[in-house]
Amino acid sequence: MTAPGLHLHGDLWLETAPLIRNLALDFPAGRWSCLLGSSGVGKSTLGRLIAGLPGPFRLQGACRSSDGVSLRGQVAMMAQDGQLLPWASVLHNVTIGARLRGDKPDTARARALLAELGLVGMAHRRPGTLSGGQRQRVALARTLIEDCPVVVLDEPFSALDAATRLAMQDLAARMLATRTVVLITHDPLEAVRLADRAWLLSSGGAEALDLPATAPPPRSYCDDATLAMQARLLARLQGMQAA
Ligand SMILES: Nc1ncnc2c1ncn2[C@@H]1O[C@H](COP(=O)(O)OP(=O)(O)OP(=O)(O)O)[C@@H](O)[C@H]1O
Repeated sequence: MTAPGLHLHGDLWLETAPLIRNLALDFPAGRWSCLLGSSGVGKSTLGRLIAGLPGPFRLQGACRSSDGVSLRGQVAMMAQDGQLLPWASVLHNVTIGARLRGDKPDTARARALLAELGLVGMAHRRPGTLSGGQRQRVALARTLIEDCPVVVLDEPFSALDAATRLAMQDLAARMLATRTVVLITHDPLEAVRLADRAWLLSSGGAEALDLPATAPPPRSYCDDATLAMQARLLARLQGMQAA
């Protein structure tokens, strides 16, 4: 699968007020980029806009793919709260996209994904009977099964314990290696392990910080290059808060 890159420019508006001005963002094809910035700055809103989801926001500008093909139907998004259907089983939740399109759900693939995500034996449980981290993995399975060239992940690993988080980062990096991924995260280590570029958002715009690719993602969490980059990113985020 050849994933397109994305270019987005303009002002992001929420209802009647500007949320982020002067955006000029590039998301390189087949790479992970991340969006960082303080709580409430507009990361999820931007993610929803890229995914073509509805909401009280609009872009005064444009969001285009590098190949000129419409992004409609090419973007899958994992929302921050997972947005699972509480009355449906895990398996039903994972295959909901196919069901809504009237396609035959690929339950074998759904079960294989659930197994890879450590959710064996949970296919028939309801979301309300799962832990927050388990629900997050169900939402990730639902995103991965869509097999889209562009994927937006909104804080996908935030509810996981540290060891599971590392394992899920590794898995997602492997499964989405050829996709154009927009990762929304508050975790500088996650950004440095997975992304090649960080966009630091503020109400005045977005600043790019390239994360030197010392190795392909997922990068080791403990090598010197990763730790140094993590410290640099943290310092930039701290500087932005102080500004
Ligand atoms: N449906 C909505 N209606 C009105 N305002 C909204 C809606 N969703 C979000 N907002 C507001 O838009 C702004 C940006 O929210 P958004 O969720 O995009 O921020 P964020 O950077 O992702 O925050 P966080 O890091 O806390 O998840 C916030 O001020 C929020 O209150």
